Amino acid sequence: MTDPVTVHVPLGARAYDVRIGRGLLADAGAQVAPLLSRPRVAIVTDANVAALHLAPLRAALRAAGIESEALTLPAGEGTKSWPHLTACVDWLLDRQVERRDVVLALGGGVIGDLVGLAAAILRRGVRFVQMPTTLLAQVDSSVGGKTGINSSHGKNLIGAFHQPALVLADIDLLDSLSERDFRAGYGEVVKYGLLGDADFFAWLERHGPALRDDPTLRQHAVAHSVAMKAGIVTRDETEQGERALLNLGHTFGHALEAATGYGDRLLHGEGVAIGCALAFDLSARMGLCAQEEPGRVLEHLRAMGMPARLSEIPGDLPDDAGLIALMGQDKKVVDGRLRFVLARAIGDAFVSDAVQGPVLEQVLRDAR
Ligand SMILES: NC(=O)c1ccc[n+]([C@@H]2O[C@H](COP(=O)([O-])OP(=O)(O)OC[C@H]3O[C@@H](n4cnc5c(N)ncnc54)[C@H](O)[C@@H]3O)[C@@H](O)[C@H]2O)c1
Ligand SMILES: O=C(O)C(=O)C[C@@H](O)[C@H](O)[C@H](O)COP(=O)(O)O
Ligand SMILES: [Zn+2]
Repeated sequence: MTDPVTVHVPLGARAYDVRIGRGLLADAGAQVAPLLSRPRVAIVTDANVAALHLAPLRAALRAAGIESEALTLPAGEGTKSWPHLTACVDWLLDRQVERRDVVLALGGGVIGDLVGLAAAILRRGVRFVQMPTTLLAQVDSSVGGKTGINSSHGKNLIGAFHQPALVLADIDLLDSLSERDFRAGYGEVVKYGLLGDADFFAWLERHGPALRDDPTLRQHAVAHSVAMKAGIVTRDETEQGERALLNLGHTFGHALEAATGYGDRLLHGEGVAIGCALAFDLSARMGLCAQEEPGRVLEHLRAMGMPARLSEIPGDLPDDAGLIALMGQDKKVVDGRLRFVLARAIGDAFVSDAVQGPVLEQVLRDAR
């Protein structure tokens, strides 16, 4: 193990560390032991991750004298749903997981969001540790305490804020990630530059293509993203204001995920990338940012092999009215009015309720 970078999330009684580095899975026993009142943990993971990383994790825990049991759920966005939440909670109760025990979420954002919600409602709240195994989960979903499942009405509509007790992001685990899942996770990385850090965006323009193969660059990208998110979450834990900036691209992205059935047609991070491109297009058309900014965003997404237009989503999509209706379930809606994260420039985003129907329709039409 090399020395991990630690980002502290100072949330008073809910404070925790995010450790980012190589070899953390092999060190999981020592990392988790201080949290345990008895030497056992319940692990929840998905089938793909179980095949690759569950046995080494259990062996590492065993070597530190920690017993574990594991529940393996199907992989994919469809798992963030009532039947799997019920199965997860029932399994934890069946294993007599107690209030003082710790549940370990080993997987991507799907497992982290689902297990976090299960931990939030189990016996009215047990602690959980996030062991994120995707780029997306390491830079975003494992930090900040948003947990939840999807509904046919929309994305993440059933959930709770429940902060993890610890996050262990072993960047070596990303070696086994598919190209497509790595790229989807990159959608959330680039989001941080776009919403609040122009220098980081410029760094990504230079180094983005090398992140997959260079562990030093990868660690920097994860740690920088986590530090940005930790800062925002610390200032606004429950999204009363600033935290909504982390939703850049998501008003479009979540509607597209709902429209495509939460499946393989469109991954969350791909929806975010397309949504960021559309948010910059919308901002430029409203005269809020320079006309060059959307072009620069598009060029970088293209260089990274990311989708950026609606026409790149396979299959049919609802018409403009249908997509706008899906946006109506967005959690940022106030008094029935849509609110979007828009931008004055790359690195300078803000929330606006001033988007008019015709310009929104024009943006959607031109992206098809
Ligand atoms: N709570 C939050 O703040 C937050 C933030 C961003 C996204 N999310 C949510 O996260 C979800 C998307 O997360 P995701 O992109 O990680 O998807 P995911 O969890 O479905 O993982 C993507 C795929 O990679 C596989 N996988 C995971 N780790 C692997 C590894 N190390 N090697 C090989 N395969 C591996 C998984 O089995 C899955 O097939 C969405 O539901 C999204 O809404 C939540
Ligand atoms: O942590 C946040 O806050 C975010 O908005 C991060 C997003 O990347 C993430 O997809 C989140 O789950 C979206 O939040 P939602 O409240 O719109 O469901
Ligand atoms: Zn997201």
